[in-house]
Amino acid sequence: MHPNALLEMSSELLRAVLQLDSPADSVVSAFFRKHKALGQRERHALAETAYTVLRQRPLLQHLAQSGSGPTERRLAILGWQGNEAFLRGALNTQEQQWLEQVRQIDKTQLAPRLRHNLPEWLAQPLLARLGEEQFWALAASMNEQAPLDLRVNTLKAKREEAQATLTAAGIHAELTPFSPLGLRIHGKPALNKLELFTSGCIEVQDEGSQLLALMLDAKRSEMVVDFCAGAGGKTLALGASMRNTGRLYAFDTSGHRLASLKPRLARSGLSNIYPTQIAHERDERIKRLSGKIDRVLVDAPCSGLGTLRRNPDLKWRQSLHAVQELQAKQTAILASAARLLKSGGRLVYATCSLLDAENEAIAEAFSAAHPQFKKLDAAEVLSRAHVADAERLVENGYLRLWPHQHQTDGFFAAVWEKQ
Ligand SMILES: C[S@@+](CC[C@H](N)C(=O)[O-])C[C@H]1O[C@@H](n2cnc3c(N)ncnc32)[C@H](O)[C@@H]1O
Repeated sequence: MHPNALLEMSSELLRAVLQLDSPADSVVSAFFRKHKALGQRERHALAETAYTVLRQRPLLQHLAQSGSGPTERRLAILGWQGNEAFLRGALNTQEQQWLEQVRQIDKTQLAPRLRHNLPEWLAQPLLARLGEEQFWALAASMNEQAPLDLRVNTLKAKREEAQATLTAAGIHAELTPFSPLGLRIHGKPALNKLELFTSGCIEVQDEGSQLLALMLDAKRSEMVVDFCAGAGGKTLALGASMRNTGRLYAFDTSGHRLASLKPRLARSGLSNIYPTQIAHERDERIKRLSGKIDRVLVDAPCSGLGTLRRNPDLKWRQSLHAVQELQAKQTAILASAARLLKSGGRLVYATCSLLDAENEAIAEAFSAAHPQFKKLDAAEVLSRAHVADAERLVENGYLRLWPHQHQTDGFFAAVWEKQ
């Protein structure tokens, strides 16, 4: 394709993504379905350029003011993630000069909001919590690409065997530092045609998500509920931890999300999982199971702000008001889910949010309102689950993962035992 035609396509994709009315990954997928002839490298350049502009939107919009021509074209030039020579081939003389001038600007002298690239309502609580140094490290880490983590399905393979099979296929994978089940790949090799993947020996799952599932410590022959199972990332990990015995209910209000669990379930070899769509957290089916369950995971609906490396659009699509609405939902779901537990049962509340409002605040309020639930120390729970360096992952007895410290998405988890 002619360089200018690709740059024009990049502007078109940016125009759609920057509407921010639906998730960027679905806008990008829909764009590629419409433009089937695009090659692998072209897709990569278009997607990464769109993601770079989303990550650095305030900075790039500020810098784009000085240029001429359509705004999206200027943003695509500034955020371009394809071949540099290719970009040069697309630019006219005036644009080339402008790009040179912009590249000369010392970005370290710009206003803070143009350097952290976060909305103020999000930057403020993070800065207050973390202090200057950690805050800037976090902001930088969230503009990086996340590595690709895999969880080895221990029903079918051992971690070192899976690593060796990947090496034989030319894919370098390291052992994840904390999860005993994880492998980490840098870059984005296609995995879905590998036999290792199609036979269910590996699943794509961030190391942080693996740790959340490990914290439930689901055992053989138990009755377990994954209350907000979604597409079942954690369900599959829990089913394997139960060695394909007992009963694992995968609840979710979204039938569409539960439907995506089906092919993953088929690959995994698990037959102890019961996907069940519920109307809401007080559904009759839940009432019938009250007091009968050994372990409950609440992977609550949340702002997703811990996943900004993968979903940078969320910082522009979320708001303080949305977070407040989520808090009410999280509180209600956690209270309902807790009713399922037998005495001696374990409850885990988790989110992929960075905000205290969706994490500690919800957990503390739950503890205060439910004295029969005793908080367990997350470091002890993690150590017992063979997680290395567990102390490094815990603040005030809660699991607290940060992209800049742990190279995982941002996660929170609280654990209780019902007395
Ligand atoms: C963070 S996602 C779950 C991700 C999933 N556990 C995984 O590992 O892939 C939260 C899920 O909660 C579901 N949800 C929202 N409201 C709910 C409710 N009242 N009861 C149960 N699930 C709910 C959403 O449909 C969404 O799938």
